[in-house]
Amino acid sequence: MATPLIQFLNQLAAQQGTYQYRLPSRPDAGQFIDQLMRLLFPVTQDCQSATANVGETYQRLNNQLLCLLRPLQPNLSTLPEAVALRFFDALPAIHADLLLDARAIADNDPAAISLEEVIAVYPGFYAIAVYRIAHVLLQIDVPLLPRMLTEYAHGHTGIDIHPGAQIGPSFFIDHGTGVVIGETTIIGENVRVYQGVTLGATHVAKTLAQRKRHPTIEDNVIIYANATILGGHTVVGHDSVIGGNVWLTESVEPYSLVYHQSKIEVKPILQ
Ligand SMILES: CC(=O)OC[C@H](N)C(=O)O
Repeated sequence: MATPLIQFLNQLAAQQGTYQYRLPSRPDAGQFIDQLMRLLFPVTQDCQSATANVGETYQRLNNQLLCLLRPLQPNLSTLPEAVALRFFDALPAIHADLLLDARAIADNDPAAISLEEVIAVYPGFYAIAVYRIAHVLLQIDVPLLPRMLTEYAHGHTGIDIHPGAQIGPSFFIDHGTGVVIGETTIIGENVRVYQGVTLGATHVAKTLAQRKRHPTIEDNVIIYANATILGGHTVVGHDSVIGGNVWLTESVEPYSLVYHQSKIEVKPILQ
């Protein structure tokens, strides 16, 4: 006779058919993204690398993507094969965008030694790369997988970029831990953000889904550490600088310098 535990586990197994979505596994999603990154940017080398030619690697990645898409098939508008074809067609454009991001980091961070270092090491670059890949999948109407990919990168970097955000070229996230970029954020060209920056919503309510809840950041803006910029109507005008720890829920004109005026006091400790 089945024990209560086995009965419970049987009930769980029976529920499988009642879920609206079937998802690929997180390890499969992670493996796909990391192998794709190695194909796009072959700057690192495994100690025990199995040498595969480019054609074989592409075939393997194509199969991996099809494997990720198959559980989602009832929720896809076309066949997984057609989705994969469209995704791989977009790869040269994704690569070109990512080179611009890497170049922006290498050119603007005095701590960066080379483009290769940025590509191999920088969490900001990795998070942007996964975001750009996920954003393309979202544009071809793939549900859920884009979010799985950006959350995989979030787990590795502490940088949370929603795949629905719109981010222009030459985007630079330095250090990155704690950065949050919400779903309806729009970011122009050549924007730089530091750790802890939140581009978020002023109100969080389910009724606001599909509405613009997150800010617009125009070209050439720099946002320093831990600044919080909230609201769908909030626009940071181009060429502005937002100082560390600023809390901003209103738009600012182009060329604004926004910072806290209050000074901290430093006194000697009486001994
Ligand atoms: C980044 C952020 O504001 O998140 C809050 C909520 N998840 C939303 O998307 O509105």
